[in-house]
Amino acid sequence: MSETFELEMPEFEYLTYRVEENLGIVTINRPQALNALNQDVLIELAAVTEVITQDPEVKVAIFTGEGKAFVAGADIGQIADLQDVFAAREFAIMGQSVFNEIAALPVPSIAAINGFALGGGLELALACDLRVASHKARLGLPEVGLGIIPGFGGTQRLPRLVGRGRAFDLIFTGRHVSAEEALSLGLVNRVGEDALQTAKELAAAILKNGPVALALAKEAVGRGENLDLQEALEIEADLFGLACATKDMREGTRAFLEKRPAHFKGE
Ligand SMILES: C/C=C/C(=O)SCCNC(=O)CCNC(=O)[C@H](O)C(C)(C)COP(=O)(O)OP(=O)(O)OC[C@H]1O[C@@H](n2cnc3c(N)ncnc32)[C@H](O)[C@@H]1OP(=O)(O)O
Repeated sequence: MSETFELEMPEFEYLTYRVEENLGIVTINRPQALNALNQDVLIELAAVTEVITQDPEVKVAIFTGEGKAFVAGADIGQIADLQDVFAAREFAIMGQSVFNEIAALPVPSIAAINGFALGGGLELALACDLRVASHKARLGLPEVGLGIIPGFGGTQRLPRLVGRGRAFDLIFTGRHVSAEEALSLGLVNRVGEDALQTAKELAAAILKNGPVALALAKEAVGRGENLDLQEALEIEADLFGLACATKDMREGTRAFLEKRPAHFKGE
């Protein structure tokens, strides 16, 4: 018996969400505050991540921002109101857990950085698998200028992505880097005229491939990255075994041998 799961679409105040040709596109929409992440935006980001996770139509997730910013950071007004060490710690843990959910999406995710991606905004982009930027984008972790430190994963994900030295440069100076410098640092994967269009082009290249293979490749990278090499290789071998048990594998290999494009069904 086949079961259909229907997830009710939550009402969003600070996000728009649409599904377009297998892309789940989330636009953070609080432009009057440069899309700063207050608690409500974070709650909505967690909810939309759940919607994407449950929707089999969505094969790639894209996160972007409305107006001139991607996200200009956590809401500094809310940070200023944090009363004590425990409340501040809870605030960081909440942001971290939302971004962990984004990082754990079963489909590839792309941050389409259309403008400022600062502080929590860059940390959101770092939780995505891939980052593309428009020429107007400015990226940075300026928290030390506010007397705080990055608290939504930046001190951990940035050095893992670009290396310790480059991460310390950005974290200690708090400077904003251009899209072109971000590309040379390995902080973004591509730069284009329009961030969302560039993300869609990258997604199109991803969507040609087997969806189960994409999910397994993401799982292999994610589960292996904090293990020693041998343990990680064992995970890779197990997941390779699983990939070879799929109909997509039969189709992909047969299509190659028959010199035709593959038609993957995600099975
Ligand atoms: C754990 C995570 C921690 C963090 O993320 S801490 C925050 C890190 N981020 C930052 O420090 C960036 C703060 N923002 C800025 O430095 C500037 O903005 C920009 C350079 C990004 C842009 O400057 P400009 O073009 O002059 O715009 P504008 O007038 O400053 O901003 C427009 C409205 O947006 C509000 N805003 C901008 N960023 C935030 C934010 N992160 N939290 C709360 N509000 C923000 C402003 O205050 C203002 O509002 P109004 O029009 O009412 O004066």
